[in-house]
Amino acid sequence: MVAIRMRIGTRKSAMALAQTQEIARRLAAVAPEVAVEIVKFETTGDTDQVGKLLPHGGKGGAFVAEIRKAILSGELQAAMHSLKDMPGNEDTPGLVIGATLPRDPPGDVLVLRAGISVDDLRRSRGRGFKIGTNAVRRAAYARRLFPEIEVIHYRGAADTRVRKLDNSEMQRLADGGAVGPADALIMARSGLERVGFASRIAYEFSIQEMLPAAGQGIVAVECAAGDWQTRSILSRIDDTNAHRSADAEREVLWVLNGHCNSPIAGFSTINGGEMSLTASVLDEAGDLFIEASRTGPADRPRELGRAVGLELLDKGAAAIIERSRVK
Ligand SMILES: NCc1[nH]cc(CCC(=O)O)c1CC(=O)O
Repeated sequence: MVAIRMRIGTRKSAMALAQTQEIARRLAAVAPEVAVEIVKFETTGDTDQVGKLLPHGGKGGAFVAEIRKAILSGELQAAMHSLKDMPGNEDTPGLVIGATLPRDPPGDVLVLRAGISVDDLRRSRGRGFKIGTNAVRRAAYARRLFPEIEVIHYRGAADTRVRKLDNSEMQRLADGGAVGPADALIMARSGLERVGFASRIAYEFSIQEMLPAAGQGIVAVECAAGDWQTRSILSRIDDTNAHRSADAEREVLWVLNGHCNSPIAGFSTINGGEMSLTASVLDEAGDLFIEASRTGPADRPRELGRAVGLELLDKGAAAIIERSRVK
């Protein structure tokens, strides 16, 4: 058998590599003729551990742009992305999502430094505690749950963040200052588990308490739209339900013109032939909150996403999104 080479690009964090290895394992099981090579990229978003993500063109710009260029130039056949990090308000001409892996647990969890408990946070309503996150969505939900908590800017790969928490490290800021040390972090359960820190989950937020980001827990494989061979191979590892959820949740981002750090959450579930989708838009203070929820046929996810997105717009979402843009 003639081997087909497939070079898959990825960031080089522990989490990204674990996700790419999972893609390679799944390909090995169904496409033995494919020889996968994992190509590691150091992206701007990883080198700069201080600034907010916006100067790099946002989350999407920072983590995705350099790897995408390499697919378009033919240097790579595919790229691994956390779907949650892919910009939802713009297409990249010439690229498509060739596969989505089955969704991992989609929720967010609390990681605590030694010596404090979830009860401490609850009893105090967060007063006197610092919680680290860079996500407007997480900050907003955290303030709903712990109204007096101080939210601090926090950067780094999943494993780095836990290490910084344990070592009581300060988080440096772009203006030369520093914040911290953090008492708690909010992180994606799936990301934490992928880097081997499942034992550090102090509390798992329910989906109602903290609606996940659109696409959270889904690994996407991107490839060139015209590379039919790669698309055909990737289709063998595509998980239909995860792909439908991806389509529905990302349609909400599309309708709302959700930018890189939009305070938008979106999560769908599939039950037989039916899909339910809930999405919300929050302001960072946590006191403005718009939610919409609908059910529709699971094989028409974009229509459902569109309906939910338009309902959010009807309820005033645009003003909140624009306010979060100018920061
Ligand atoms: N922003 C970084 C990022 N991108 C994807 C995940 C893991 C969860 C996922 O795959 O959705 C994480 C870590 C986190 O949010 O804690």
